[in-house]
Amino acid sequence: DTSNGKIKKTLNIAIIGGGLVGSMAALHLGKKGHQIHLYEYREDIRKAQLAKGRSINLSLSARGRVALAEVGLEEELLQHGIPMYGRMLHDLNGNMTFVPYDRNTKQCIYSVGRKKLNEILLNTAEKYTNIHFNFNRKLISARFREGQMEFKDPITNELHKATADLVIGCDGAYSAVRKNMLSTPGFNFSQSYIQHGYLELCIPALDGQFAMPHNYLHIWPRGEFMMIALPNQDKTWTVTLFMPFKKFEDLKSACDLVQFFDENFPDAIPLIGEKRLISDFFSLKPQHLISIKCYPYHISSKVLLLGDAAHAMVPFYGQGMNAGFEDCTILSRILDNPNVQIADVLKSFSECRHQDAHAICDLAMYNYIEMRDLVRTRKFRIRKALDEFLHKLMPLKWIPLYNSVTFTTMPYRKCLENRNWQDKVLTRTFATILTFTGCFVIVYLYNIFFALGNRN
Ligand SMILES: Cc1cc2nc3c(=O)[nH]c(=O)nc-3n(C[C@H](O)[C@H](O)[C@H](O)COP(=O)(O)OP(=O)(O)OC[C@H]3O[C@@H](n4cnc5c(N)ncnc54)[C@H](O)[C@@H]3O)c2cc1C
Ligand SMILES: COc1ccc2c(c1)CN(c1nc(C(=O)N(C)c3cc(Cl)c(F)cc3C(=O)O)c(Cl)s1)C2
Repeated sequence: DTSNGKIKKTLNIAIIGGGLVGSMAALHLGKKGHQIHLYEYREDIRKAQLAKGRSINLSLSARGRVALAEVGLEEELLQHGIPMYGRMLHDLNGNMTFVPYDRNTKQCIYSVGRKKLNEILLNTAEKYTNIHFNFNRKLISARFREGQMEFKDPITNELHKATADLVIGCDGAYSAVRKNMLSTPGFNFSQSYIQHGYLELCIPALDGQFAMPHNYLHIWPRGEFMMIALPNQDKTWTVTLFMPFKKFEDLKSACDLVQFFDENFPDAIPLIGEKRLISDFFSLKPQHLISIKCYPYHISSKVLLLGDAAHAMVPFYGQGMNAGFEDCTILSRILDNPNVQIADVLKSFSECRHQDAHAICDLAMYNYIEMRDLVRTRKFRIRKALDEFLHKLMPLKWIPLYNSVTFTTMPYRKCLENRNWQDKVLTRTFATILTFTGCFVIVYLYNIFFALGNRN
């Protein structure tokens, strides 16, 4: 039993939330032989129609792939994913500029469908006799110290009770498990909504083919707002428009909308289709984007938060799901230590993971602020060229930030430290060059005037 904190052979673990991270956690823990009871608020998404208004596809990169490989699903997912070798930037005249993720290694990230990914994770988990699904179960209250939970069936309104040795909250940014932890002394929490909202549009297939070159992440960077498009398996594109809510409100009529697109995204109108643009835009409300930090992620040996429930971030790095999947990898590795007490497992997870999670939340927020300059201005291009040159010169010493976050499993906090070190080196080098140039110019001018004086 866990009374003395020793892990008994198998734990009775309740996972709250059957989204991407909950189903990934069920696989990582189920694989170790624990009894897993997964409780999901919604119905079985494998039977449901696609939920409109959610980010329908996502970018899968290195960290997410490691978690998938751990449960033997990496290859299957890459089959269902579409490789993207870089950004395709759209300017105001409809010209496209390709900016590769990595000129040398042709590295790529994958566009994967959220529903497909969730289905594959659930189907795989279902094969484990020690993993049990409970759909239509919304956690409404809990006494975690006693391991007691109460659920409501949103369809029948019936109440259901359950107990567990350990409760793992994978119930997303608005987590009920985290809400319940707020009253625990020492539990720190902060959240911030950003001014931008997002809304999904769709670029249909054109004669059964992709309407744009499809091995790229398409971006329309327009300073204060932007659009991004990821390809889907069915040759359509999911386009996400990010804009301040104020701007969404200003677009009141179809005419306002078409004029706005004509001014800012002229090439997107024929791709989306004017009729579909108008109907999609006005049929959905722009969604909010929230950034959440908390610490610790656990309470003694009874509760742990993973994924967005622990560290929701704004999507401007495409890392939310990848970070949540990496949570599962890290928890699994800590659990592999023999004779480790569950209370110590949760404690060390919180200690090492919160710094990484806070770092990627800050990096994503930084990208949101820099977004107007992101991948567009000369500053970004110069820095990118410099990064590539120095990375080629010292491949192990100089790893550019974007590459380390997306294409390595370097701890996020190390990626951030690296970046700060690089900024310092570049600032100092630039200052030194400026000083030398300045001295040179002064001496040069002095000589000219001196020579001139002599001649007269
Ligand atoms: C616009 C946008 C674009 C994004 N793009 C990317 C990207 O390109 N790459 C990337 O890696 N990430 C991306 N993300 C982030 C990614 O979507 C999230 O990080 C990821 O979905 C988090 O998974 P999760 O399982 O922790 O939470 P969720 O996906 O939110 O799942 C939570 C689950 O818990 C259930 N639940 C909630 N409350 C309860 C309750 N009380 N009881 C029982 N069940 C409950 C919900 O029904 C849901 O199924 C993006 C996010 C947005 C908004
Ligand atoms: C489904 O909705 C969404 C919404 C936002 C994103 C994604 C999917 C996937 N995203 C990725 N971002 C990076 C990245 O590192 N940066 C710095 C970028 C950041 C922005 Cl905002 C951008 F537009 C391009 C890049 C880029 O470099 O391509 C990746 Cl690499 S993937 C953002």
